[in-house]
Amino acid sequence: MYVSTKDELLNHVMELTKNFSPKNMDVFTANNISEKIGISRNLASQYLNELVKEDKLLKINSRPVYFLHKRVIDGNFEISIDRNVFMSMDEFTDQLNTGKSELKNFQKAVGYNTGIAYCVEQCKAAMKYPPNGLPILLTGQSGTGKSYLAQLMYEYAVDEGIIESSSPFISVNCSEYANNPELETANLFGYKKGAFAGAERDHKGLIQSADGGVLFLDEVQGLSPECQEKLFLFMDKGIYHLLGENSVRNHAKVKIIFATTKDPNEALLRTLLQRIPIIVKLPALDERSMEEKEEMIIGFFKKEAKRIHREIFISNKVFQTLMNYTFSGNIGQLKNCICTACANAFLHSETKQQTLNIYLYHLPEYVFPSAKLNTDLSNQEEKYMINLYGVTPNNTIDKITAFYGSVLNNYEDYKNLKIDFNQMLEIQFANLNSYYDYLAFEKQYTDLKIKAIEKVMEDICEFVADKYNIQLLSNCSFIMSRSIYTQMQVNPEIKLWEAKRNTLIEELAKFLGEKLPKEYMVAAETAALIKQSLDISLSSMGLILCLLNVKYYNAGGHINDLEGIIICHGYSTASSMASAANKLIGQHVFEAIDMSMDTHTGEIAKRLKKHIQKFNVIRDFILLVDMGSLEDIGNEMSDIPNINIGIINNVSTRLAVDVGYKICEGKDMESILKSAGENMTPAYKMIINQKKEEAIIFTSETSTHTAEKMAELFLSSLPGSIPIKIISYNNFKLIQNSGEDGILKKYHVLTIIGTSNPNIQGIPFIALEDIISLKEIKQVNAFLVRYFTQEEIQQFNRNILKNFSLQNVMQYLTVLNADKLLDYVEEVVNHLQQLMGKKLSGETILGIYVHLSCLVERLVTKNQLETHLDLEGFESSQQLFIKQMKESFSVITNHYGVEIPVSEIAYIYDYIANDEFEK
Ligand SMILES: Nc1ncnc2c1ncn2[C@@H]1O[C@H](COP(=O)(O)OP(=O)(O)OP(=O)(O)O)[C@@H](O)[C@H]1O
Repeated sequence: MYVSTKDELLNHVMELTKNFSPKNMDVFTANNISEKIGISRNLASQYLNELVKEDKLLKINSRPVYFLHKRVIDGNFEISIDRNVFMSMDEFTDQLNTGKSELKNFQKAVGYNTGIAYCVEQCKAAMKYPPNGLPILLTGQSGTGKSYLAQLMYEYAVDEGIIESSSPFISVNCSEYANNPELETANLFGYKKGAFAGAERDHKGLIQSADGGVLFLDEVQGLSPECQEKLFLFMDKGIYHLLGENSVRNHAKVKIIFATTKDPNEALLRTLLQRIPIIVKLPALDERSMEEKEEMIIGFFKKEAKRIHREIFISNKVFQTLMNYTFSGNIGQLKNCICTACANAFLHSETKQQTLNIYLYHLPEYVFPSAKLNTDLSNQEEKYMINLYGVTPNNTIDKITAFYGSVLNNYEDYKNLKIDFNQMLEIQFANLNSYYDYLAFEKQYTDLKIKAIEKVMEDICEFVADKYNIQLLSNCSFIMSRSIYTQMQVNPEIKLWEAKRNTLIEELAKFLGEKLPKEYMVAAETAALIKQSLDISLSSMGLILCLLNVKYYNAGGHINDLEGIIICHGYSTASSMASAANKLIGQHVFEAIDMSMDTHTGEIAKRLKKHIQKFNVIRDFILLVDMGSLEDIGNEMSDIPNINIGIINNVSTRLAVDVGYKICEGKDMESILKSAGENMTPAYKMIINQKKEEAIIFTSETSTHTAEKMAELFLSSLPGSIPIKIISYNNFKLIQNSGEDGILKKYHVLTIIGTSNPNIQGIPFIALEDIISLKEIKQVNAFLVRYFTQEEIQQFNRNILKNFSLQNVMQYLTVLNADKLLDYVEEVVNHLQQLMGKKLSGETILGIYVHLSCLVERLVTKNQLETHLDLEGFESSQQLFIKQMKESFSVITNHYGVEIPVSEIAYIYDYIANDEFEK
């Protein structure tokens, strides 16, 4: 084969670069290279500079000038250098250091902050949990990364200083011992000389070898029952015996990671399984997003490129085939497949070649049938060959920062007078749209959490839209939840990015707040609701997005910037008037403040101020009060700057409706006050008698996600589709808003099914355990007879029995070991009943079972959610119950090391109080 001088020169530099060392740079000068190739220095210089332009070589403009092979440097340092010329050696080494990927522990795993983020979180919890971590079981099909994750958990523990860097990581494949329990016990626990035939000397076991470190027991289903029993004794007390020496207790501190490809209930003895609080299920490769699959394919090819010191190109066809093939052996098989392809290609390539092309026929045979017919013959070879380093991975963090960056750049252009405010907004909207295209079409979401967030966001958007008379179309909540979720996935990185630009971001937020005060007000309230409902704090950048979103969807539209507040004496006079007015207007215009008869104006003013400051936004108010004396409130409020308050006396529902309509029309405060006394005819008719869609609501006090799971189980039990909407909904909201909740206005709710009764008048409630026991299934059947035959209804009941077993429901509710958790929870509830000297109803007990189980999980994974409104009052008035609850909970405290917070005790107290109330 003919090799040109220029190619020869390139080959030579490539070989030299493979042994690159900054201490030995002389070999990379044009002089040296020309001598070695045997051409003039001038010609060598010309070729070298051409190769720099062609992106093949790097040039360092030091004295003398050096030339290096770009791809070899990229491969060796695992970086992707994006330029070819450096001004000095320092600049070049800086690039090597900064560009070098310093991936630590879990960051090495593809999807660590996306598809397997929750798994990684649980793995971290298992390593970090004081005092000695928690045992963990990794499950998942073969090749999903269980061993890999175990290794990374060990690295994490070392990096975090949880264990010494010299601590051991011992990995055992338990299936090796199948059928030989004695050998297995001996190997695991060690033995004394003479313990069995052939035991010629003392032998230390794997537990001792792993002391201070990590023991990874892979294929744990291969462990004999005897050995499993010994193991859980060790897990309980940290004590074990050598085989043949039962009297001596040995101690070891070992973090144990179990793994199995089997169903945990089949793989392990119940007793052992009960001692493993964290069970992690790794997703199959097909459940990973396309982005992650792409990252894996490119990453595995890069590894091969590094191994063989060649630049690898893969045909587009190879890439597409790998993307589309279902690898039953998951990531492991994909990796092997790539390795085989490279080996096949390598075998048939020239030794001197610096590149390696991978074509379809290099792939193993089993992948072939998945290749698709391609009738497009216009492709030229270079077009369909993919350069690994040319592929920019579809990186979430890059996408977000690129978008955020463009928002900030755009603002700077405005500051530098390059564009005016309207142009700035237009560009921001265009940015917003292309980012949304990415979120909606390009990014794949495999995690179920996104659905839970979407559901809550729908409610929030509906509430805010209602309140401010604005449009937040359903795709707005869809896109916002994706935006929030995507940010959560890369939270640490995005926080860092934002922190570096904090001043500019804050400046932009303030600027937009001044320019678009109404949109800012809506965004701030949305952010407050997101915090309250999802416990997610939007960053300033998140707030800016939200604000732009509101502006985008409501460009030119009117936003209510007046808030109506009705204040009346009486237990619920103001609330009922406000809710009636809101209902008639069809929007949430009025808030209400109920006052007991003897409340004085000072106190009312205090509550008003609290309300105003709640969302930290400035809005003008119209107060509708019931007595002349309340008109003085205005004087008490004079210390709140920038707020105008209008007060109307002698409020009635009719007056409120009139004022409310005017607020919605965007009338100014003065004209509203003026016309307040006039005669008005509110448009009652169009709002009443609306034909509403029928719905069944699922609700749970634990989380919307849980309610959604129940709704899913219910839906999957139905023998066919029905025109009744099955909705999962926030229980706390239902209780708080009672019959006035938006969802009840929107739908004709047939029944509410859930773990606790929100006590909505006129709507029957069916407790979850009555579904589980089929006790109240007749009520549900009554709604279905319109749509199903008797036979289908019987089938439905059989499905319910199967799908809603307590076990099954629990599996959905918690990631901890459900059986074990239930045992403990049962103990807690029994103990509590004894201490209180009361017997709770089956319904309450079941509710507490479900609630406590979820609580333990949240506490273990540090995901506290609930809050109780009046904690101080509760703490002082219910000391006895708090003590009793803590005492009964101690069994869980001892086992999982978690304390029950007072807010949770308050919740259970309310729950039990409801139980008594009902009887
Ligand atoms: N998230 C990941 N990112 C990159 N590579 C991964 C990832 N997960 C697994 N791998 C790679 O896939 C291969 C298979 O993983 P691993 O051996 O850990 O799977 P496994 O679940 O333990 O399989 P088995 O059950 O068959 O033992 C390993 O080479 C590992 O490096």
